[in-house]
Amino acid sequence: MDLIEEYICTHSDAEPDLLKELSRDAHVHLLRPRMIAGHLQGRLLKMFVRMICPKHVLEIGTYTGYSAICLAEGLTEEGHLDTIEIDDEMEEFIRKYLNRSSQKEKISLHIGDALDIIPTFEDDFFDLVFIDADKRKYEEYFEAVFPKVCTGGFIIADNTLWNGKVLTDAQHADPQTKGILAFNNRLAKDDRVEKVILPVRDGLTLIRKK
Ligand SMILES: C[S@@+](CC[C@H](N)C(=O)[O-])C[C@H]1O[C@@H](n2cnc3c(N)ncnc32)[C@H](O)[C@@H]1O
Repeated sequence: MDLIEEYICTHSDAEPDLLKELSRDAHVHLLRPRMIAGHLQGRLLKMFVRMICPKHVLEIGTYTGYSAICLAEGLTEEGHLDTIEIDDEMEEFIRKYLNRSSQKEKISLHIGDALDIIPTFEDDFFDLVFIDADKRKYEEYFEAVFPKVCTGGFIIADNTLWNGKVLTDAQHADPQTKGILAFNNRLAKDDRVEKVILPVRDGLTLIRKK
């Protein structure tokens, strides 16, 4: 962690103990623990939920459940989060922490491909969607989820600066960078939505459906 991030974290809400434990467990036992949202982004996701007051939130890409717990922390008693993870080998890890979380009643975990599961939700259902799955498929997730988001609802897309690789010439980019570039370029021209990229961590795009 660099010094400014350390300063931000020590002057923001603390990371809850369960999430610290989850993160340590992931760093010891999982292959890609860097995918976890972490302290700063986790607190930010909770704050976005507090600000938007959504009833129905969808997360695409659960991984360990870290960000799901953060999103659910911001919900009111009526609020609910559906989170989708394609990797069934993560289910045991996710449930271990969801079951210990005070948020567990507010979270439904779906194991499967988000592109199969999203069409099963009603149109105009979600007030907030967090996209954080396969970078090659961001355009597909966005188009699949768009009719499921109510007018005035929000979509937050993670990793949209992709470690600075968005500045790479598209011809020489790897498939994940190409996916992010295509998503960012398409979104920039999409007048169905308002959008702004925040340079937080790996880039977070905030999108509002007009
Ligand atoms: C970056 S991680 C998610 C991190 C998590 N949101 C957090 O911040 O703690 C991306 C996850 O998306 C999952 N994933 C990839 N493609 C998917 C798909 N089509 N549907 C659902 N999940 C998918 C991966 O298996 C991986 O666990």
